[in-house]
Amino acid sequence: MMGKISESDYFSVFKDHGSYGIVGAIIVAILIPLLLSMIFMGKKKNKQRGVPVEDTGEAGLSMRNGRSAKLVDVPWEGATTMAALFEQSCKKNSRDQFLGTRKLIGRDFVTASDGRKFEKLHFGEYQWETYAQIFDRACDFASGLVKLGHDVGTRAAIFSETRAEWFIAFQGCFRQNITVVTIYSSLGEDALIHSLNETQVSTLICDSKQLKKLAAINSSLKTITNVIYFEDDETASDSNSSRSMDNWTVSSFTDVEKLGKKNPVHPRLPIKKDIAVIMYTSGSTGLPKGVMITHGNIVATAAAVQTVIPNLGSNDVYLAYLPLAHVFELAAESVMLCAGCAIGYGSALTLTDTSNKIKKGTKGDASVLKPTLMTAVPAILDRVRDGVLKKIEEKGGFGKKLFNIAYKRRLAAIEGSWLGAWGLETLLWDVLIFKKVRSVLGGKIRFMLCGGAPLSGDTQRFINICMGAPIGQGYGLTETFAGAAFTEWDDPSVGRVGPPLPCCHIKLVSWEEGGYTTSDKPMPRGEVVVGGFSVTAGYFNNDAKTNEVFKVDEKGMRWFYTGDIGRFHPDGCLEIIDRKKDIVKLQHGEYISLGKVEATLMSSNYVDNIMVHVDPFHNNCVALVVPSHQVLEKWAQEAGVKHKDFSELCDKVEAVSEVQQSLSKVAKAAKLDKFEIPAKIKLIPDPWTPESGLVTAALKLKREQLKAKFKDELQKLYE
Ligand SMILES: Nc1ncnc2c1ncn2[C@@H]1O[C@H](COP(=O)(O)OP(=O)(O)OP(=O)(O)O)[C@@H](O)[C@H]1O
Repeated sequence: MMGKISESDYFSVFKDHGSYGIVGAIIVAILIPLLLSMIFMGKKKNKQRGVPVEDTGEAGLSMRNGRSAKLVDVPWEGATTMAALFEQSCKKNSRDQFLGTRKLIGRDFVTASDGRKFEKLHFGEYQWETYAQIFDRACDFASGLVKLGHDVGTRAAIFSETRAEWFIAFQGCFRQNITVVTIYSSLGEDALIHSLNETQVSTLICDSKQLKKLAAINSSLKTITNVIYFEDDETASDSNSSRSMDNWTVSSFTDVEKLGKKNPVHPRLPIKKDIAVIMYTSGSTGLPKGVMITHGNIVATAAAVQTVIPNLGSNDVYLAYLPLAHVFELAAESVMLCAGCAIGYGSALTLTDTSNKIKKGTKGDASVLKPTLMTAVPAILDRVRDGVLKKIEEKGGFGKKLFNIAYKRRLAAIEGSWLGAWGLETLLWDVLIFKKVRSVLGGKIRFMLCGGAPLSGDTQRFINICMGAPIGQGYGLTETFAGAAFTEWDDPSVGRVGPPLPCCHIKLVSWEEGGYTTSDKPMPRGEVVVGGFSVTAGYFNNDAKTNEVFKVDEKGMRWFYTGDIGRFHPDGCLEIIDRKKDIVKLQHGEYISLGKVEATLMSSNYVDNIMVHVDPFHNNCVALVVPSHQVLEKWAQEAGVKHKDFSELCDKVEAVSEVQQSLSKVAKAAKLDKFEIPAKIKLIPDPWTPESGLVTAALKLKREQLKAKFKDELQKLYE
C-alpha cells in the first residue's frame, strides 16, 4: 500500500493551481496548523491539571484533579456496586456488541531444529454476544452456582487466563453477592494452595487445562467442594484428571449455565461496602498479599477513568489480552463495561500476525478485531518498540532514512517545535511510514492505556508517534484498585503519571530518612499517599499489615501509603521517581535505587532484562543480565567469538566484557554515580517469564525469587 502514493503524486496536487494555489496551499498546510499548534501548545503547557487541596490526616502536600472539586464515587447515580453497574449498563446497551471471542479453526505443531515442539493456532473471526445476552448468561451462571450447592456465604475463586467466561463468571458471582478470589493462571502450586486455603474458597472456576494441576494438589486443598471448568477442545481428552477429583463436584461452565437457566434463583445483590474481590498482588516484593476490594472501589475507579479517555463510548472496541487477575486489566474492562464498549478477547501469544502461537499465514487478534483501545504494560511496549526498530534496521537503506526523517519531524512537532511536522505533512508521514506500523495492531488504535510499572519516556514517545495515538499512563496499585493518577490525553509530556484521578486525592508525605521532603526544590517530593474512594479495605487476614499502611483520618477519609516516591510538577501532575523498597544502602552509606538504575541500564541494546543487586557489606553493586539473544549473537558473529550455543556464549569472557562496556556507556550517558554502575555482571541465557516465577504477570522483577534462584551466581560476583 505504501507504494501507491509517492512523493511526486503528493506534490502534483499543487501543479494545476498556479502560484495563488501554491500560496493558498502553504497557508492551509503550514501556517494554519502552525498557528493552531502555537495556541494549543501554549494552553496545554499552562493547563493546571491538578490543584492543591486542604486535607486532614498526616501533614503533607495534597492534590486533587483539576477538573472536579468533589470526589467522584459512581459513574452515574444508582451504579453503586459492580452488580448494579453491570445490570444497568447491560440494559442501556442491550443490543450492542459486548464480548467477542475468536473461534479456533485448527491447531498444529511445528518442530524446531532443536527438536522442541511449538503449538500454532489458526483462529477465525470474532463471534459476538450482546450486552443483553451476556447479562442473561451471568444470571444463569449465578442461579446455576446456587443450584449446584455453592453456599453463598463462602467464596469462589477464578483461576484462568483472560477470556469472556472469566468476566461472565465474575459478574455471575456478584448476582449472589459472592466474593471472588482472583488468582494468576501462572501462579505456582505452593502459592495456589496458600491462597485457596487462606480464603477458604469452596468453588473454584478454572480453565480446563488447569484441571490437571488441581488434580495433583487435590489433597492439599481443604475447603473446595465444587470445580467448574471452562470448556475448550482439549477438555474431552482430559478425562483422566476428573477421575482423581472424586471428592469434588466437577462441572463444565456450560452445564452450570444450563442448570441455572432451568432453575432461576432470585438475585441477592451486594451493597457498596461489600467485598467484591480478594485480589492477590503480583508479588514483586515478596509473597502476594490478598487485597480486599469493595464494590465501591471498583465503580469509583471505573467512573474516574471513564472521564479521562476522550469520547469513550459504544463505538469503541477494546482488545483484552492482559491477565484479568491483574488489577490494571480488571479496572480497564470495568471502564469498558461502564461506557458500553465492545470487548474482544485475545492473548499475548496470539496478538499479531507474527505472534508466537499464530499459524503462519493466518491473522493475529489485533488484525481481525481492529481495536480502537487497548492496554499494555511497559514491558510489552518496550518490546513493540524494539521489534519495530529491528525491522527498520534490517530493511536499512532508503526506508530506514525515511523512517528516521519522519520520526524526527513528528517528534519535533510533539515536543512543541513550530518547525516539526504538522497538518498535511503529518498526513504524508502517516501514509508513507506509520500506516504500516499501525496496521500491526489493526490500524485503528486511538488511545492506549499503559500502567502497572514505570514507562520509559523514549518508549512512550516512540509508541505515541508510531501508533499516532496518545498514551494514557495510569498509576495505581492493587490496594487502590488501580485508580490513583492518570495522564490526560492532551498532555504531550512523558515520564509523568498525570494528576490524581477524580476519585481520589494524592498526598506527598516527607520521608526524611530517605531524603525526600515536601519542601524540596524545585519540586516537592515525598512518599505517595492515596486517599479516597478507590482505596481498598485492606489485606485479607492480615490486620497488622493493614494497620501499617492504611489509615483513616479524622474526617473519615481512607489513606493508603504506597511506598512509592513521587514529586509534583507545577501543573499538579505526579511523577514517580522511586520506590522505597527498591532503595538500598551501601557499606559507605550511599543509597542506590535499584529500579532507577535498572531502568537506565535497560536502554543498552544488549539488555533484555536486568536485576541489579547490592550486598550491604560491599561498596558497589553487581547485576544479572539476560542478554538480547539476537544482538549478542550478531556481535559474536562479527567479533568472531566462536561458541556452541547461546549458553556457552553467555559464559565467554569477551561477551561479558562487551555487555559490561555497553552498560558503562549508558550509565555514564545518564550520569549515574560510579557506585551505581555494576562492578561485575553475570549473563543469564534463559529469559525470565511469569511462568518461571521470576517476574510478575506485569513483567516486573520478583527480586526475592531471583535472588534465591541465582544465589550462587550472585555470591560469585562478589568474590
Ligand atoms: N504508571 C506507573 N509508573 C510507575 N510505577 C508504577 C506505575 N503503575 C504502577 N507502578 C508500580 O507498581 C506498583 C503496584 O503494582 P501492583 O499493585 O501490581 O503490585 P506489585 O507491587 O507488583 O506487587 P507486590 O505488592 O506484591 O509487591 C506501584 O507501587 C508502583 O511502584
